[in-house]
Amino acid sequence: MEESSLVEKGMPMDQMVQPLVKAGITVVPPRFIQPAESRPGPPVEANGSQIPVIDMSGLYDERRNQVLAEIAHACQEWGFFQVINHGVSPALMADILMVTKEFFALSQKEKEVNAMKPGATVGYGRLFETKNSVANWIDRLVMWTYGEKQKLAEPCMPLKPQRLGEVVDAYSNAVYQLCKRLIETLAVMLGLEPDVLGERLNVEGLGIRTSCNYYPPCPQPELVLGLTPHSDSSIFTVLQQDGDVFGLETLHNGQWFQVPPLKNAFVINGGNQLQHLRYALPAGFNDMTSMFAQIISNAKYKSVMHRARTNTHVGRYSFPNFLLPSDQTVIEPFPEFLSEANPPLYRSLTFAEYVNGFHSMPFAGGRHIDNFLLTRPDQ
Ligand SMILES: O=C(O)CCC(=O)C(=O)O
Ligand SMILES: [Fe+2]
Repeated sequence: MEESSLVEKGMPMDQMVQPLVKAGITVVPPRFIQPAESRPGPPVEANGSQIPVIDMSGLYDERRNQVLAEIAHACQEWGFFQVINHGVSPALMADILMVTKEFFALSQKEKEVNAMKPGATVGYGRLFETKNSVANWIDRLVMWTYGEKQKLAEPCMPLKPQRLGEVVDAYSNAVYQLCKRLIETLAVMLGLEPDVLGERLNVEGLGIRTSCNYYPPCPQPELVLGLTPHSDSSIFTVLQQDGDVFGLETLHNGQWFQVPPLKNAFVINGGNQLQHLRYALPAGFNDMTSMFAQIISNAKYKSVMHRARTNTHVGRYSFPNFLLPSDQTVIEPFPEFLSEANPPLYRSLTFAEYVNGFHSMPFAGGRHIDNFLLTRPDQ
């Protein structure tokens, strides 16, 4: 979960999930129990053709136009698609899973060397929860994995397991190359020159924050969520699912569908910045996403709510790579999407303003997005 209206805080270490499971609990503690209306219910499988699987190699041969059309359709219909032949090697994808398993297998004391500090966005801990919110059944190791400035500003690279740093480096470099190709593809889809989106988002200054997510097996999965519904504040998210454990779900026409895990594929949680929602979302954690989306594009692509469920038998790992602009990147409507009939709704702002403003907002009820409006919607 890359954003919510909750204050971003590392959780105290006595609140982590894995030690509870190790201690052999058979009933989940009350702080994890979702209210009846938010519980996951029986899973609904989206069939393969519904959440499209895009063969990225087709972008560079005679299938290009067809593949572009498939991606556009996927973004409009689902806001999600999966990619194969994406250029990140299966060996790297296996490696990140392996070192993450090794990390979570360390003793609690060893993991806590990198405990997330209050207010930090990296480290071993959980994000976006307050003492009063229902807790998610997830433990994370979050790291800046790409973007020197970002890494230096918030360094976190556990020294154990020994291979972690090396694997994460190789993995995030490959994921960044994939992000660059996706940015060019999105630009073309939006009717822009291939380089335009990259230039305006300052592609060289982009950072990747990778969250190594671990959802331990849960004795009562029907009562809890691994992650509550949210959408990511990233430009887009490149998500590696665990090979064959279901868990990710996406909201489509009011129903939650499973996003099937597919070996060696990435799920692209496409284009939060491209979503078209205007004031449809309730006040709260969606503000951040919808603001980013609208300010840049007013476009027709959807940002999608997703969540994760847990299961009784196996732990599940997932690896969202959040592609984030540098703090100085200016977020503003692209002139291509503006016209007399569609004037800019928002003033220009930097990504830092967008994030900081959001986090300094009191939680209940405020609409942070309105702070950046040029004309208020009710005027
Ligand atoms: O575990 C997953 O598949 C989803 C993770 C996610 O949405 C997140 O960390 O923001
Ligand atoms: Fe997410």
